[in-house]
Amino acid sequence: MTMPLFGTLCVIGPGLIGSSVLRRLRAHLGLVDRLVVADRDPAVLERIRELDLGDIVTDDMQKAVENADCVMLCVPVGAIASVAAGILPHMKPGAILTDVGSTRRSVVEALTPHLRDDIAYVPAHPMAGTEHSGPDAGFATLFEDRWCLLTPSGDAPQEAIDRIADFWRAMGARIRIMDTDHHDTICAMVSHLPHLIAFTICGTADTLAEDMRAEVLDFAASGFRDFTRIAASDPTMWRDIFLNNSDALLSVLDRFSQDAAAMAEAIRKGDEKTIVETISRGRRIRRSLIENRQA
Ligand SMILES: NC(=O)C1=CN([C@@H]2O[C@H](COP(=O)(O)OP(=O)(O)OC[C@H]3O[C@@H](n4cnc5c(N)ncnc54)[C@H](O)[C@@H]3O)[C@@H](O)[C@H]2O)C=CC1
Ligand SMILES: O=C(O)C(=O)Cc1ccc(O)cc1
Repeated sequence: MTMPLFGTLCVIGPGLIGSSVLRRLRAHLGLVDRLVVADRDPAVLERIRELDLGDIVTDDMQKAVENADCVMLCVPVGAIASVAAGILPHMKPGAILTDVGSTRRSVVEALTPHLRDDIAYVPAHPMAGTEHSGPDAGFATLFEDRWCLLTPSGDAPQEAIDRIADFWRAMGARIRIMDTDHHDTICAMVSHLPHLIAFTICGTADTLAEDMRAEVLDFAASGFRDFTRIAASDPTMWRDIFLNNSDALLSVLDRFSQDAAAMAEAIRKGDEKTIVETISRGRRIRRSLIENRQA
């Protein structure tokens, strides 16, 4: 019999990520003894009850956390610090606080003043998701073979870090531990900038003249369609990510703009060598991802 990782786990914000965690726990019995699920939205709570994803399902955040050995915040980045501030005084001594937020530095800065010495805070960001949100969007295999990036502070006890790492391994993920700023730069590059580009390119297509726009959509090839998938993501979540990772995002956006300008210049000058080199580089990256089974 497996030893449970946590007696009671409380998931706050059971949307795409939170409900995927809950589904996995329901599918792999024994990892957690009791699941407490909380959200501020009654419709979300109703769905969680219908899906039978929680043993206790409530809108009372303070009651939800009081017996929990681990509290996992799965709310949008902009809400993490305020939800943490509300629940921290009610958590039991020795419990672990974690979150799955897509950005780190500003969240940690806003949350740290509310932390207690007897609560370990171990943020963990699963690099897995889709463009869909809400409790119906989740699935138990979402995290399989995906990275989960842990960014514990220097004060976090090793035992709590190990627990959270074991938890995400049980979700099917691979673990990497890194510091906050490194996390934010990497995510700005591989996740936040691509989303910014996808939202923008769809906006650009949309502002074409009305007759052109119909054609843009009618004849959209798979490249444009791939952008529209990403661009279908949740506006609140992505507003929060952009505003909370603005330094790292603006910095990679600046580099991207310079590279795009260099490509424009190569096209203008008919510089075949630069054009081919740039395309070949992209191709190499795609191939190496496929070889590593990440695409
Ligand atoms: N969607 C994705 O692909 C990924 C998202 N993340 C991060 O995970 C977190 C959750 O994202 P999703 O599951 O996609 O979001 P979601 O929109 O599917 O679910 C968020 C849930 O939080 C609840 N909520 C919002 N504000 C709240 C508050 N103040 N108090 C209590 N509940 C509140 C909402 O009612 C909703 O049920 C975000 O921080 C996001 O950055 C991390 C990896 C991937
Ligand atoms: O749907 C996609 O393409 C994603 O990139 C999902 C995603 C969104 C946010 C994250 O912090 C991590 C992964």
